[in-house]
Amino acid sequence: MDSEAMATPGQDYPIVLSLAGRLCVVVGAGAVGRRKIRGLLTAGARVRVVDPAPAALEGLANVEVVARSYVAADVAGALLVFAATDDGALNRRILADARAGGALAQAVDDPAAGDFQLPALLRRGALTLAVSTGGGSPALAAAVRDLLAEEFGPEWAVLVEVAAALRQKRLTGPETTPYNHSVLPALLAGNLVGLVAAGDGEAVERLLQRVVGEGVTLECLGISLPKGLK
Ligand SMILES: C[C@@]1(CC(=O)O)c2cc3[nH]c(cc4nc(cc5[nH]c(cc(n2)[C@H]1CCC(=O)O)[C@@](C)(CC(=O)O)[C@@H]5CCC(=O)O)C(CC(=O)O)=C4CCC(=O)O)c(CCC(=O)O)c3CC(=O)O
Ligand SMILES: NC(=O)C1=CN([C@@H]2O[C@H](COP(=O)(O)OP(=O)(O)OC[C@H]3O[C@@H](n4cnc5c(N)ncnc54)[C@H](O)[C@@H]3O)[C@@H](O)[C@H]2O)C=CC1
Repeated sequence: MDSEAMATPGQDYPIVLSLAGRLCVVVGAGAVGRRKIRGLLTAGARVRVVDPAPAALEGLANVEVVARSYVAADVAGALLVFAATDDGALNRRILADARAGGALAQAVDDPAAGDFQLPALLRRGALTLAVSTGGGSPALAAAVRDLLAEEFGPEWAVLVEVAAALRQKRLTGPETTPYNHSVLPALLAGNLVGLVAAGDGEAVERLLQRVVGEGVTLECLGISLPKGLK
């Protein structure tokens, strides 16, 4: 495969895909293939798994298990294909078949050959932090993610809910971008993060009312604050 096709550092194209109901194929259900399968299922994808010995996958919702050796037809109609076998030459063939059918594909043993890589993920509700080293060091990507996890605690899931609710309520609408740009920094400067983490609903509401306007309550935003997240 043409390794010059690999993106130069910083020149790849991060994207947030919606995979609900879309067919993704994982060939090879070893330790690595199973990690890919878990991520795909979390995103609601329909997953076809091809492996002659697919341990403990039968009966999983949204998983079609094809318990035999790979054939080219297995990747037909897929949006994403993961060549995750322990056979490098086979992975290369899967990659070529997948691309011929219009799928985006990766070979887990050869980052340079494929179309995309997966980042290490930190999820806080609707907030997703994704860390990539462009294939340089997956272990470093995971370590950076773990550092971010200390800074961005579970309170950030609530933060995103509050920010999205304010936007949806048209208290800050798309037509008032400058307003959005000033309201959120003011809420953060007012320690919204700390107040949410402490579960201090009254202080959160005082801040909302000072920054956003009288009458803005957590209830009217549809938010119930978890008690003391830290
Ligand atoms: C290119 C890429 C392709 C892709 O899979 O997308 C790829 C490729 C390879 N990974 C290898 C090894 C390891 N990968 C992990 C873990 C993860 N690997 C992930 C991504 C990626 N791995 C993509 C690049 C991402 C980037 O560069 O930032 C993560 C972030 C996301 C995920 O997979 O979901 C996930 C974090 C899990 C988490 O969330 O904690 C660990 C650590 C562990 O297992 O604990 C090790 C062992 C330690 C080490 O080697 O660093 C090897 C060598 C295999 C060998 O030598 O046999 C190759 C092949 C090669 O480099 O040639
Ligand atoms: N991308 C990543 O994050 C990582 C990649 N790797 C690389 O990934 C590869 C796989 O690693 P593991 O999952 O640990 O190996 P593994 O040996 O646990 O799994 C390989 C799977 O491929 C299946 N397989 C073999 N031939 C097949 C065929 N013809 N059709 C369908 N399935 C077939 C096997 O039955 C097995 O279940 C290795 O080459 C390793 O170098 C390793 C660690 C991390």
